[in-house]
Amino acid sequence: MKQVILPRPFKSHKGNFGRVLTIGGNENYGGAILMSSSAAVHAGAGLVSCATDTKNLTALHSIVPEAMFINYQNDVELVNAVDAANVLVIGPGLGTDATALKILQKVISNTNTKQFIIVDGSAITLAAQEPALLEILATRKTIYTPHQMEWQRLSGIEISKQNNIKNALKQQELEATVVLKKYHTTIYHTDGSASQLEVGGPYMSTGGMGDTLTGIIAAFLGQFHFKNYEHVVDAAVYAHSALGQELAASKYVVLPTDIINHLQHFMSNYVQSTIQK
Ligand SMILES: NC(=O)C1=CN([C@@H]2O[C@H](COP(=O)(O)OP(=O)(O)OC[C@H]3O[C@@H](n4cnc5c(N)ncnc54)[C@H](O)[C@@H]3O)[C@@H](O)[C@H]2O)[C@@H](O)CC1
Ligand SMILES: Nc1ncnc2c1ncn2[C@@H]1O[C@H](COP(=O)(O)OP(=O)(O)O)[C@@H](O)[C@H]1O
Ligand SMILES: [Mg+2]
Repeated sequence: MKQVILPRPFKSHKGNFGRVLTIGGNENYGGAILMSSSAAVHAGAGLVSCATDTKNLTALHSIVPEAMFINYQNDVELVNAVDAANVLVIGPGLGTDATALKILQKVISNTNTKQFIIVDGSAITLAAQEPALLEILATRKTIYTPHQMEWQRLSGIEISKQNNIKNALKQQELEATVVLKKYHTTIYHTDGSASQLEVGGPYMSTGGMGDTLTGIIAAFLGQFHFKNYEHVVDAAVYAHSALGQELAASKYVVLPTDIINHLQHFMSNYVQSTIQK
C-alpha cells in the first residue's frame, strides 16, 4: 500500500488539513454523527463542523468541543456550511423521513465538483430511491460506504448474489468509489480496479463502527493530498480496521470510541515506523 499518512509540514495551519462538514444525527441517532465528527477530529481534520438536529448541540460540544455546530434544519446555515467545506460526510444517523430527504437534497444540490462527498448509512438508503441525486453524485468525487444491506438497496443486488463482477458493474454505473463494508471489506475504484482489506474482524461488530469510519475517511481526504485520492480512501479504510485488529489483542470487543481514542497514537506510530525504515 502506498504511504499516505505523512509527517506534517512545519509551514501549515488548520486550513491545510481539511474543512470537514458532517451531516446527520436526528433526535434518535445523535451518536452516529457525533462519532463521525469525533473520528474526523481525532484523525487530524483541521476544522470540523457538524450539521445536525438542535437536540444534539450540547452533546456535541461536550464530547467534541473542537467541532462547530450547524442547525441542519436552517437552510441558510446549512448551505453556507456546504459552501465552506472541502469534504462532506452525509448520512450517519440522518434517518429516512421527509426531513432527512429534504436535507439530503439541499446538501447534494449545493455541492461542487471539487468537494469529496462521503455518502453513508441513511443517505445511501434514501439516495437509492432518488435517481436525480445519484445523477448529481456521479459528477462529484463521491465515496459510497454501504454495508451489504445498504449495497443491496443501492445496487439492487441481493446480499447472497453480491460478487466482485456484479458489484463492479453496478459501481461503474454509479461513477463513484464504493467501499463495500463486511468481513474483509472490498473497495471498488472508479478506474475499475478493486482492493480487498485483509485486516479487521468480528470484534468490530458494534453499532457506530461504520459511522466512525466516515470521519476517518473524511479527515484523511482533507489532509493527505494525492493525485489519486482513492489511495487515500484505501489508507483510511485500512487504518480503521488495522487499528481495530491491534486493539483486539487485549479487548474482546473494540468499540467505535476505542478506535477514536487511539487514532492519534496509531497515526503517530505509523509515521515514526515508516520514517525509521
Ligand atoms: N448510535 C447511533 O446513533 C447509531 C446510529 N446508526 C444509524 O442508524 C441508521 C440505520 O443504519 P443501520 O445499519 O443500523 O440499519 P439498516 O437497516 O440500514 O441495516 C441494518 C440491517 O442490515 C443487515 N445487514 C446485512 N448485512 C450487513 C452487514 N454486512 N453489515 C451491517 N448490517 C448488515 C442487518 O442484519 C440489519 O437487518 C444509519 O443512519 C446509521 O448511521 C447505526 O450506525 C447504529 C448506531
Ligand atoms: N465481522 C466483521 N469483520 C470485519 N469488520 C467488521 C465486522 N463487523 C463489522 N465490521 C466493520 O465495522 C463497520 C460496520 O459498519 P456499519 O455496519 O455501517 O456500522 P454502523 O452503521 O453501525 O456504524 C464496517 O467498517 C465493517 O467492515
Ligand atoms: Mg452504517
